[in-house]
Amino acid sequence: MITLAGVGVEKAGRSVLAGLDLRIAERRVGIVGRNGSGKSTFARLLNGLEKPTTGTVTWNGDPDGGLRRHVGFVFQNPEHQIVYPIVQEDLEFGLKNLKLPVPVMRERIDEVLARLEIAHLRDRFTHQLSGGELQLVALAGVLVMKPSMIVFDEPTTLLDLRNTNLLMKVVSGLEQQVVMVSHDLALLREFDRVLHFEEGRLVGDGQPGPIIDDYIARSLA
Ligand SMILES: Nc1ncnc2c1ncn2[C@@H]1O[C@H](COP(=O)(O)OP(=O)(O)OP(=O)(O)O)[C@@H](O)[C@H]1O
Repeated sequence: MITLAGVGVEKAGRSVLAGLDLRIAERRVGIVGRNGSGKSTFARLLNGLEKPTTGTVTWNGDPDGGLRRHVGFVFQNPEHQIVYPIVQEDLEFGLKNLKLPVPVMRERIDEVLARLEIAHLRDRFTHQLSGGELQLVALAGVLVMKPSMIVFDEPTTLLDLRNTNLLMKVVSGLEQQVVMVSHDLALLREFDRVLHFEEGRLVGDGQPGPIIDDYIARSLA
């Protein structure tokens, strides 16, 4: 479980996030807010990509190291996380660091490629893939690592309707905790909890129905 205590983030002398004290224990947590409200910064705090200026972000109380190991991150733009020229090599990259035996590595990769229905992409050059295919490969790279939590920052931006549906089916079947920044409010209504950010502050936190209705009302005001 992730705990944020007294967390604030400043950038270029400006407060981007402030006054965050919360625990994330639910299985499906959505994040909403206007452009620039601090959603991505919050998401990045959860796996240590972003460091708080004040306060702490901890995984089960572990002050260092825990976040990177336990929390996977799926970027809005998959080009930010794909490193190797061939899909299979890219999927092996993180697993090699775990020093897993080769058959275990292969088995994990096969299982994830099948689950995402992208086994046919295994030997393709990553630079030749479409935006949607690349997004699914990026997700595969996170899933093979079997993190305890997966943070998604607007994962469907590049996907067509079919792949959006596929991604959502995959997400709903994940055994892991999921935190997702999304503008797809219908999707987030199915979640267990929604956080609403406005100008770097948490202005709503609770059941999706009332939080999303309030977000819509404020956006239209
Ligand atoms: N390196 C930086 N230096 C200065 N300001 C920054 C920096 N990175 C982000 N910001 C500012 O912090 C604020 C929050 O940014 P963030 O990307 O977290 O918002 P967001 O809610 O995810 O926005 P969007 O929906 O547009 O992706 C924005 O005003 C942004 O301009």
